[in-house]
Amino acid sequence: MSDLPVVNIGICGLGTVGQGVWKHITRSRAKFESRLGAKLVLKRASVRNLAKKRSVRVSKSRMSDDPMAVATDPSIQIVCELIGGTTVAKEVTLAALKLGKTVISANKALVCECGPEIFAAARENGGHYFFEASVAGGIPIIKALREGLVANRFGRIYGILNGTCNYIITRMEREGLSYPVILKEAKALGYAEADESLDVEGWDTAHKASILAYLAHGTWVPTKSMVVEGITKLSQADIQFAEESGYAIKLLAVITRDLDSDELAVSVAPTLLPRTKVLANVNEVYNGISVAGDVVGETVYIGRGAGQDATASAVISDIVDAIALLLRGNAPLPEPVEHQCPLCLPERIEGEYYLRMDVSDTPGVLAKISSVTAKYKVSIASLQQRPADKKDAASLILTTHRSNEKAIRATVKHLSRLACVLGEPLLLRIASFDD
Ligand SMILES: NC(=O)C1=CN([C@@H]2O[C@H](COP(=O)(O)OP(=O)(O)OC[C@H]3O[C@@H](n4cnc5c(N)ncnc54)[C@H](OP(=O)(O)O)[C@@H]3O)[C@@H](O)[C@H]2O)C=CC1
Ligand SMILES: N[C@@H](CCO)C(=O)O
Repeated sequence: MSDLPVVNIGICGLGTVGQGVWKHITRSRAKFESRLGAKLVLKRASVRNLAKKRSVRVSKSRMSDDPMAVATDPSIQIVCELIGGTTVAKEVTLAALKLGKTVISANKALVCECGPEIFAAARENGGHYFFEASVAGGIPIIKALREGLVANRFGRIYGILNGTCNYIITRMEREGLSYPVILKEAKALGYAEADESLDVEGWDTAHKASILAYLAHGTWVPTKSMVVEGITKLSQADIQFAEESGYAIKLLAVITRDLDSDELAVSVAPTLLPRTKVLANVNEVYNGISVAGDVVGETVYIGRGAGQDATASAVISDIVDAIALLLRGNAPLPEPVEHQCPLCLPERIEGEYYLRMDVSDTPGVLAKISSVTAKYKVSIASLQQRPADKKDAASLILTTHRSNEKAIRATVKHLSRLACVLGEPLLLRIASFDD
């Protein structure tokens, strides 16, 4: 064994994910070494606070509070960027890539915002950039799109891509708790981002959707060209309606490409999904992705979307691929073919909608509301009135026939200005995915 080539790995960021990677490589080193024919050395790790207690044992001599020193250490061939964010993480990534190293990342915000620059730095300097853990935690969806499904064009990809939000919604459904209470737990379990608003406001899902859209279609879709909404306004009233009506509420990313016109649309929003769909039954921290290919048909992927071990599994799979490549001379890998699909403006995205609002419980209110929906040509499919928490008020739930974002947003804006509407109406999407 001592004659094996040595591959030195540096871990920048020894938090939730970094410690998972350290733990599992340490535990299963012999398996990886015999599979790869190389000796894996966890050479150095960096953190922000050297005094913080860690769940893995790392000797002092291997620890640093300078991620750049780890990333540029000449003895290290593979750098794992597990810091997060788009500042220090970007500097460290580019510095390592410019030295021809391979960088492995779980950082979806960075890939989404700086992907082209980072990929170019890898290409131009003979290294590689791997990011399997950046989308859907432990599910190997990037490999599936890049390799297993390469024969296909993708009309629709939709998925639950944020473990924190799915965990929160599931617990709201099962235990009737409110979202801030459950968010605390999700943080303690290591699911949430350092800035948790990225999770609950939908931005983390949008970053992941952008990466999937690029891998599937070769087009970078910036988050400003998407509809992005989070889960912070969901209440028990919405969950109850969904349950009674045969739906589950999921924060869904939907990536649609019209295979005739080529137009690409991406949205992220809490959505009523029929219980008959597999993804409606994907709960807790699990993620699920449905990929419809024109050759294969629909394929569905389910697995833990966040947390130390699931994410470490994806990072280690990249490390193993990177070592196998290194040992074979680090040849370049095929990249997605760049293709600029025209982007569908967010306001043109079509669908059916759910609107919930509290109104004063007085005569003529329904007429006022229906005059607004009529003005914007939004056709009501169903209407329910339920008791509201407030005195002399009722809670109205409307569902609509097919409309579009522009019309429904104008409707919501107008409704919220009516004196009889108490507070901002809540808007959800309704998906059938039967077409
Ligand atoms: N947690 C999860 O389930 C998943 C996370 N990811 C992604 O993985 C990455 C890491 O996430 P996670 O492990 O949860 O994050 P943590 O906050 O747990 O860990 C971040 C690590 O980076 C260090 N660090 C943070 N800022 C700096 C800085 N400015 N300079 C030097 N070191 C710094 C921290 O040091 P210290 O420990 O001293 O504070 C810590 O060791 C992120 O990109 C995240 O989006 C992806 C999939 C799942
Ligand atoms: N905060 C993210 C981590 C995994 O990317 C989530 O909850 O899905």
